[in-house]
Amino acid sequence: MNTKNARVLVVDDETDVLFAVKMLLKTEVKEVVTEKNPENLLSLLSKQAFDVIFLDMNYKSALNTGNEGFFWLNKILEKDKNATVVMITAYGDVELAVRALKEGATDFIVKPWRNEKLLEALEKACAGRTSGEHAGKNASRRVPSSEGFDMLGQSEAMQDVFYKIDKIAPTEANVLILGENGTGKELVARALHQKSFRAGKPFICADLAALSEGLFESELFGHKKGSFTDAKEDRTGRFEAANGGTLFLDEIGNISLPQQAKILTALQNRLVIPLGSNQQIPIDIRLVSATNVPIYELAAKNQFRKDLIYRINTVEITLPPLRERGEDVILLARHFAAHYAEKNHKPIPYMSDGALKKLKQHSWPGNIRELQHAVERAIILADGPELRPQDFAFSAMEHPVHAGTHPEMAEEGPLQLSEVERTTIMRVIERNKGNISKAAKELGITRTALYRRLEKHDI
Ligand SMILES: Nc1ncnc2c1ncn2[C@@H]1O[C@H](COP(=O)(O)OP(=O)(O)OP(=O)(O)O)[C@@H](O)[C@H]1O
Repeated sequence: MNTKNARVLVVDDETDVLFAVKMLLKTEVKEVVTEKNPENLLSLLSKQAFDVIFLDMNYKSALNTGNEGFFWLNKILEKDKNATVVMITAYGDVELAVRALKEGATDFIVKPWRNEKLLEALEKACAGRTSGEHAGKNASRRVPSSEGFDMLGQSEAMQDVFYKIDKIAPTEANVLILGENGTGKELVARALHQKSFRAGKPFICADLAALSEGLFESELFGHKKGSFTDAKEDRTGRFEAANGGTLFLDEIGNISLPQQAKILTALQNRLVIPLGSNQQIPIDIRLVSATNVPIYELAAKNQFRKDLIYRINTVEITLPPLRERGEDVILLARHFAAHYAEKNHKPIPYMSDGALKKLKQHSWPGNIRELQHAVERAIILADGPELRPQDFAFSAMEHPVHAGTHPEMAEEGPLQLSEVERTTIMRVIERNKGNISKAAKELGITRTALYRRLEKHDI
């Protein structure tokens, strides 16, 4: 189904999280309902049908076992075995999340998330509903986040990438994937796994940029019950969960020097020791890492350990930005146009010469992800069977911001003061991942003042 028509329910006991999701999804879906208390879930479901339910795995109150998510997942599926449930977890506990998938969840996302990841999960959940692959304990489950190695590219630069993937995948070499945001690094990591001898084993992804300092070790190496205040039960870390398979460390360039040291030790010793435990757990993983930061420049400034680079970059694959892929822009645009036309029950559109020219001239700072969204928007908004230049409006958020120029002002002329205030507030909240306290601090106002302004602007 089309995401725009989706009715979404989000259940989480953190008000800030609910607020952030509501703000993000407000313009993306037909309706978004948030609920703080899972006890109200069943009565909500009796009153209204939801296409996708985002369900938190851990609640501070309620049963307090750390497994409340399963309880509520089962309740939802008892009520509607076709419900589409995406689990959310603060720890991103892989073991629990995998169990949730087996028990009928459609997907899981890790808190804190990057907004585009949440939107991708939503889109995949909606796509699953279109194709009839609904949740249900006995249904044969597709795990959306592991699907879709559908990498296109005819440019010389991409032919080179495909050649490297084919050569490297069946080896045990650790691979470092370099490239700007949205160039397909995760897709390459999945392709390397799918074409490797480890394909039948787990592919585990850890978005290192999303991990706070406090969660880093427990997330990667696991912890024993009681090893810190919130450790209510033993947890398996991602290194161990990936045993036998591939571990994908995304955004590796964003971690601190002490964190780099911890990863290096695990890789050198080929074992991990969960927090609060003395037990050494041997690990057998193929490591694929990715970053969009100039990691060698960081190493030159002693901000990234050279010995870690040597460990992770047995082979490197550099993904070219979309603006350097020539006619691939058109190839990809046509591919996405066909995909989104089908998804939105529209005929596959024809692209006017003007539209093609506009697509080729744009610099695509958000790369393929930006193109994908631009085409989806164009398909939804276009009036007839043809996509015209005016159907492609490139989002101001995706334009690089040049010092001293406010993008809206440069492009749209004078603005109302209140509009500027509203946009600024939304951006700062988004930048702080919905954390109101941090956003208020960055804006230089109190939380109460920020809440007042949110109300004023109806955000
Ligand atoms: N060559 C390609 N052909 C088709 N789709 C692609 C291609 N490359 C990327 N995509 C799509 O573009 C989106 C972004 O890709 P992906 O998440 O792999 O990028 P990334 O470089 O890992 O991004 P980030 O740095 O933000 O994590 C995904 O929806 C992916 O399926």
